[in-house]
Amino acid sequence: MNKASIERDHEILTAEELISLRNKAKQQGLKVVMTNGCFDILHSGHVSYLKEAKELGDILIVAVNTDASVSRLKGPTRPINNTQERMTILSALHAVDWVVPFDEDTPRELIARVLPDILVKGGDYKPEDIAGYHEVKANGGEVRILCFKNGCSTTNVIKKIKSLA
Ligand SMILES: Nc1ncnc2c1ncn2[C@@H]1O[C@H](COP(=O)(O)OP(=O)(O)OP(=O)(O)O)[C@@H](O)[C@H]1O
Ligand SMILES: O=P(O)(O)O[C@@H]1O[C@H]([C@H](O)CO)[C@@H](O)[C@H](O)[C@@H]1O
Repeated sequence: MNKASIERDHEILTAEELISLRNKAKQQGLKVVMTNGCFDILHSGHVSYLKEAKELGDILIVAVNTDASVSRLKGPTRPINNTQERMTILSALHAVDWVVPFDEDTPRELIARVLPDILVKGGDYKPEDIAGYHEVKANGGEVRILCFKNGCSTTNVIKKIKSLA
């Protein structure tokens, strides 16, 4: 196992670049873990679950909802941080290797192209409800739910700031 032989880590990639690197990782026998989300205002619940995710394999991919996708999912006042800002912050984390945006309501199609060895989400989800669950399982991959840090959410951060106003 030699992750260093895949040169581009801690990178923001297009879907096409990601697929190409994912294939190289497969040829090198590296275990690829993938997750996704809005990650609007990053908090310690995000950081601890991303760290746990990375420990499951060699490479961690984070697919990030674009601004239009976040607004459809979470409402017109969101996101607070735009796509580029959210991806920049995530890509700087030690645990995160490759970051990719997606514009759809769910990352199902992207996950079906990447076919990670392990697909993960935080403890606010049930495995069967996770987009890409069926595709990853059908390919022989695993779907895992990781620890949830109670009380940590972007919504709570926004509420706290509003209460100060
Ligand atoms: N407190 C937490 N502990 C562990 N994982 C979390 C926590 N909060 C969110 N996650 C995970 O982080 C990813 C991104 O979640 P998301 O951006 O929706 O966070 P959030 O804080 O719940 O946001 P919002 O309050 O806007 O709904 C998801 O995979 C989710 O399971
Ligand atoms: O940030 P969130 O709300 O955890 O992220 C969403 O996750 C959905 C998930 O994969 C459940 O199926 C996904 O469909 C949605 O696009 C967000 O990424």
